[in-house]
Amino acid sequence: MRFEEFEPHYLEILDYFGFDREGDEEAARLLSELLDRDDLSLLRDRISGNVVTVCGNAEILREQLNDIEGVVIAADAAALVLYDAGILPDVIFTDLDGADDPFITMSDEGALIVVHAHGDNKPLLSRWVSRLKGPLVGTTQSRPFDGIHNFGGFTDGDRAVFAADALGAEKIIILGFDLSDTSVDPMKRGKLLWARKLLGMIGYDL
Ligand SMILES: Nc1ncnc2c1ncn2[C@@H]1O[C@H](COP(=O)(O)OP(=O)(O)OP(=O)(O)O)[C@@H](O)[C@H]1O
Ligand SMILES: Nc1nc2c(c(=O)[nH]1)N=C(CO)CN2
Ligand SMILES: [Mg+2]
Repeated sequence: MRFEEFEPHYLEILDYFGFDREGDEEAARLLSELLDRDDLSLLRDRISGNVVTVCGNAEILREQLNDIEGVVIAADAAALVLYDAGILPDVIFTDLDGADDPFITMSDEGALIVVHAHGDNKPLLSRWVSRLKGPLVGTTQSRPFDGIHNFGGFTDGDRAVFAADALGAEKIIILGFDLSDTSVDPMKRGKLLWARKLLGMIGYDL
């Protein structure tokens, strides 16, 4: 989705959560300074024309591991669940709040990490980006610029689906999503509601 098309939704999200655009843009500039590579063409190669499975981090993921097909895309801490089960994700979408030491190992083993910058994760960007030695792509939820991309979407999971869609996946299987989860805190609930709304806009009714 072009940013001009996504921008009205982005503005609504900023308003809903009280997030600040300038903070997002500062974080994107910081990410761009921290990154010394842009592996977008590798990300496209992994996704384009392929069946992909996007794994969110709802509890149900643990019961759905046998349903995974094709290229494995993990949303943030879902990568840890997969790796514990012996599955190295091909791609991980993360704003780094779910990152833990196995992210370094997964990166070393070739997982492509799509790092998302936003106004509330600047310290995490500074802490993690230089430790990730494998392929990297940077994203922002504000206006994209040279080397920092915006495929649309908001939470790690729905951003992964937007990217798979934008980069030409043949088929997208979605596992580990429970967007009506009542066990989460109010902020997370709000984020899951937005994930549902945004995914609905591109034809995924969850
Ligand atoms: N019930 C659920 N609980 C948590 N995550 C879910 C759920 N259903 C779907 N997801 C997707 O899984 C993604 C990764 O989950 P994780 O627990 O790592 O959350 P997170 O990193 O805190 O999410 P975010 O940073 O996007 O707020 C979420 O971004 C969301 O898109
Ligand atoms: N400013 C800001 N932006 C975000 C945040 C967040 O906590 N703050 N969380 C996200 C992942 O759900 C995506 N974008
Ligand atoms: Mg996260």
